[in-house]
Formats: sequence, C-alpha cells, structure tokens
Amino acid sequence: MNALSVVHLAKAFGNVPAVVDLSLSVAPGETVALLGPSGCGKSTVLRCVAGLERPDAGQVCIGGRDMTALPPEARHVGLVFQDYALFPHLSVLGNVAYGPRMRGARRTEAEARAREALALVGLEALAARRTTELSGGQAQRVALARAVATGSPLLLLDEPLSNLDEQLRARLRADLRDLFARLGAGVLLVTHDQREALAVAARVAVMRAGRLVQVGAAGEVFARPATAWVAAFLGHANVLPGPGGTARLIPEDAVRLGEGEAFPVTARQTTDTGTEVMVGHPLGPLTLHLSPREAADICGGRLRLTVDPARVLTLPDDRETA
Ligand SMILES: Nc1ncnc2c1ncn2[C@@H]1O[C@H](COP(=O)(O)OP(=O)(O)OP(=O)(O)O)[C@@H](O)[C@H]1O
Repeated sequence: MNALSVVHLAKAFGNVPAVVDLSLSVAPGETVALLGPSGCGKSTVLRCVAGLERPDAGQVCIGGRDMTALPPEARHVGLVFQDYALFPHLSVLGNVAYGPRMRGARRTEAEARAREALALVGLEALAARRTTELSGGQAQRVALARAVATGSPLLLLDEPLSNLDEQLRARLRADLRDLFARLGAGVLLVTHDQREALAVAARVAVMRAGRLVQVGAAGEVFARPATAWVAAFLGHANVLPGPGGTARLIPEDAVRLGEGEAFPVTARQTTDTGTEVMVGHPLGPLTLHLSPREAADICGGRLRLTVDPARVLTLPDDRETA
C-alpha cells in the first residue's frame, strides 16, 4: 500500500492552471522529490496533499485511505514548510512534543517521542531552549523533528533547506538522506534545487507548468533526461540545437580533453573551482569546466578534445513551448 497516491489531480487559480492532471505515488520508506522551476505548481501539489488547498479534480490517498474531502488535521501527515512557524512561547521540546500531544499521547510519552526526534536531527542538547534563541539551521531542524515526532506515515517537505547557507545545506542534505532512510515513512520533498533532489531522493518527479514531464530514479533522470528542457533544467551545460526540432545533449563525460583535434576557445572565465570555457565545435559551442591543470592545456587559444558520439543523446527540443 502506498504512503501516498495522487490521482489525476487538478487545481486552477482563476485562469491560472497551477496543477494539470497530475498522478504520482510515494511508497512507504521512499523519498520522492518534486522538482521544477519557480511557479510550476510544486507547492500547490503539496498543499492539496496536506489538505490546505481544495483540488478542482482528482484524488489524494494517504496510507491507502481516500483523504480528498478531509480537513488537514484528519490527514495525519508531518509537514515542514518554507516558513516553518515554530511556537515562540514553547521550548524546543514543547514544539516537537506538540504533535503527539494533539494526537492524544500522554505528556511523558509525547516528550519521549520528541526527545527521540530531536536526537535524530542532532538537537537533543537544545531541548530546553526557547525557539526564539535558535539559529536558522537549528530552527529548520526543530521543524523537521516536529514533523518526524508525529509518527506520520507521510512527511511533506516544502523547500526544507531554503533560508540556509550553502555549507549548511550541503551538510543537512546528507543528514536528511540518512534520517529518511531510518524513518520508514514516505517522504514527498518539494525543491527547485536539482542537487538537493539528487542528493536526498531515490526518485524524482520533474514538473513543468503544472504537469509532470518525467518521473524516474534520480540518477537515471539525470543521465537520460526525456527532453531538452529537462536536461537544461537539471543543469546540463551542453544542450545544443540539432536538426528538425531535436537537441543534442553532450554530457560532461562524453568529452575527453587533451586528445584529438584542437578547437578554438572563444570565451574564458575563472570560477571558484577552475575555469569555464566556451569552445567552438562542429556540434555547436561547448561549455566546459576545466580544472587548473586542464586549463593549462589551452595552447595558442585552442583546446584539443574529442566528443564520444556514442554518448551524445538526441532529445526532442521542447524548450520554446509552454
Ligand atoms: N493562492 C493563490 N492564488 C492565486 N494564484 C496562486 C495561488 N497559489 C499559487 N498560485 C499560482 O499558481 C502557480 C503555481 O504556484 P506554486 O506556488 O504551486 O508554484 P511552486 O512551483 O511551488 O513555486 P515556488 O518554487 O516559487 O514556490 C503560480 O503561477 C502561482 O502564481
């Protein structure tokens, strides 16, 4: 039985179709990332699942039960939203114990569950602290612990690592993956950050303008994007226009440096990890990230390279539509 099944979900705001005929499921113990650019409808899906928004059509089943008509409090899901409102008048422990208390747990039992959840996010030492005295990263982890402590079979996370600096995000990404692996709950995670999705989720669902455009294993979707738009959105640097409405995706590992013909370097820019260059190639202008050693191979404004044709993917070019 799925932790979550969303079937033919639709939601419009006036004449803005925010979600269009979307179906998606999350198995128990599985983490699925709903990934897409700003405004594509990710949060609306999550809000419909949580019961905070009423869908125009479709069905939301949680743990096998049709919850479409039920209010949020009857759905028993753990929520972590961008604006993870913590109760300022309660301690960290009080915030995390609140969910179990509301579901009828005795105080000692609720606090034991809360301590367990705080230990999972590494904050047991801050149990007595007021939530107004936390850093952004700590507050975010309290919000996570609060969702975990509900013991819900389904966790919904909307950009749980936004508002944090890059270093902390990177650390928490790894923490989240471990945490989810231990929980056994289904997790639906909304993000516009493809690295976050790939790092945390086993499966990703890519959304564009209210619709799912590709669903699959995270590594597989990245290695084999269904269309040029998906490839570019996932951060592939070389998605070049091809003949007859197609595009060519040249993955980084298709390019071998230091061998073959020398092509002209047409632009060059220093980045934090090395050098980014544009190379004039018969397939089109290639953008390449070079290590300092590779950059030293640029000779007379030219760089020797080969492109393995077997690794070049031809995709439908859908970048202009929708
Ligand atoms: N309450 C609302 N009233 C009117 N329009 C809304 C409302 N909520 C969302 N929308 C519109 O619906 C579309 C989808 O919004 P949604 O917040 O679901 O996108 P998102 O992918 O989560 O974006 P972001 O990554 O920026 O949070 C957008 O065009 C948005 O402007």
